[in-house]
Amino acid sequence: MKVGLIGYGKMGKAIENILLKRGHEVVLKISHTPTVEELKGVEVAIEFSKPEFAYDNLKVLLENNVKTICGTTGWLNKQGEINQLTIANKTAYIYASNFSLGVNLFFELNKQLARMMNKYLNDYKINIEEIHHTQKLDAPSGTAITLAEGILDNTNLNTWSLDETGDTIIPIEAKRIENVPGTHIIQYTSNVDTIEISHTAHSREGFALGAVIAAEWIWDKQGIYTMNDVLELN
Ligand SMILES: NC(=O)c1ccc[n+]([C@@H]2O[C@H](COP(=O)([O-])OP(=O)(O)OC[C@H]3O[C@@H](n4cnc5c(N)ncnc54)[C@H](O)[C@@H]3O)[C@@H](O)[C@H]2O)c1
Ligand SMILES: O=C(O)C1=N[C@H](C(=O)O)CCC1
Repeated sequence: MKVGLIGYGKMGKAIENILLKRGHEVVLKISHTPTVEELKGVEVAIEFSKPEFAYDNLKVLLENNVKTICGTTGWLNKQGEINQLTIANKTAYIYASNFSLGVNLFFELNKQLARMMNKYLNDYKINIEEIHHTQKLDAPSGTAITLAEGILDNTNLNTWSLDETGDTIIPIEAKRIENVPGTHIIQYTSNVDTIEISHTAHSREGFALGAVIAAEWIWDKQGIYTMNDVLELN
């Protein structure tokens, strides 16, 4: 597979290592919005940049029919437009707030627990905590937002918030601590006990491997997909 890396920072470099180990070719690695000329020969692009650049990068990629994997978080208000561009240009696109197998299993566990807890939310108060390294630009993490959405879809709770509290709000606490690759904790606390599930990444390798597996999977496809399609979860 001939891959273009759009965003060659911590994740771009971790993804390159895995691509090379799996026998793929990195034909482009850049930290700017690609030009049409640069995209010649790129079969699949993997975009991990910064929240403010993701939309422009994705627009150029999809308008030039480059199949695209996007892991950049913190820009999702424009996801609808990107989905439309994917369809209009008959290309292929996967976004995931977290590409690791472990977190995608954790997403399913979270939904299942939320379904069970829904009728006990008078007794148990929920909260989400996420911890990441100090260079992280967005808060809460994309993963924490996906976890909150999984809970909202399966309970009578109304919304999530970083600063507001209330009976129908899921509070999210975002902590920044040096060198933490990514930890997510969900707690249901009553007067007598706490039920807790958590996922702790030990490095960026799981995110990077998941992004490469998604690129290998999308290579011969057209349409908008998720990691549930790639990993055949539910
Ligand atoms: N989905 C996931 O599994 C997952 C995992 C880890 C990180 N992330 C997200 O991926 C993004 C990148 O994370 P990182 O740790 O590699 O960050 P990073 O800061 O190490 O790397 C970002 C890179 O983008 C480059 N860049 C700047 N302007 C650009 C532009 N216009 N176009 C392309 N690249 C540009 C920067 O120079 C930098 O090298 C963040 O949004 C982060 O939240 C997602
Ligand atoms: O390091 C980051 O930045 C991460 N971002 C993603 C998120 O926002 O959830 C995934 C975990 C690591």
